[in-house]
Amino acid sequence: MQQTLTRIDISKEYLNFSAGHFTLFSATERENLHGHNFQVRCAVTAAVGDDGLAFDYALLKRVLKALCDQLDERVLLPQWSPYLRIERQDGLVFACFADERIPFLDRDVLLLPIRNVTIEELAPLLLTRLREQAELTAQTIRTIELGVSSGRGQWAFSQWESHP
Ligand SMILES: Nc1nc2c(c(=O)[nH]1)N=C([C@H](O)[C@H](O)COP(=O)(O)OP(=O)(O)OP(=O)(O)O)CN2
Repeated sequence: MQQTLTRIDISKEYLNFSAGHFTLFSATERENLHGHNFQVRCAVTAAVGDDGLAFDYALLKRVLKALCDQLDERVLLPQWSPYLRIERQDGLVFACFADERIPFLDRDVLLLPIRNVTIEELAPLLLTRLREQAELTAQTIRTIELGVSSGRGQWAFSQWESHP
């Protein structure tokens, strides 16, 4: 029997992270280093129990906030870019791009398992990390849609659906 699913949409102002990055457009073109207040939102569909509760969405907010905090106040660098190589030397991290060797202090950098620091790479990364949270997987969640925005009016969304 097809169960009714209800969508719970979490879009809290505090689900954000301030980070530096530069988008890589080719092997020779990139943006200058700059930052955004990236915003995160997440909607899930779940079955509602006989008690009128799908699950305590405070759990989802807690996990999303922790994911944002992991990226907050760092310069984000992609580990899997075809155009960028990462080198470490004497406590520094070098982003090697074309003929540039851009130095950062280790404490200021966060390497991410993505190909480019774009919203379309950040959204699936955060969705994957969200799904790794055991406390959430135990819930009756059927679909997840996670969005990342680099500014007003520009979002990327990544989706997941459970296959019973
Ligand atoms: N497909 C993508 N294209 C671009 C991305 C991206 O993540 N995915 N990101 C960038 C840059 O990071 C750029 O800084 C994005 O910000 P921007 O468009 O400048 O944001 P604004 O809010 O300033 O936009 P306005 O239209 O100027 O208000 C570029 N491309």
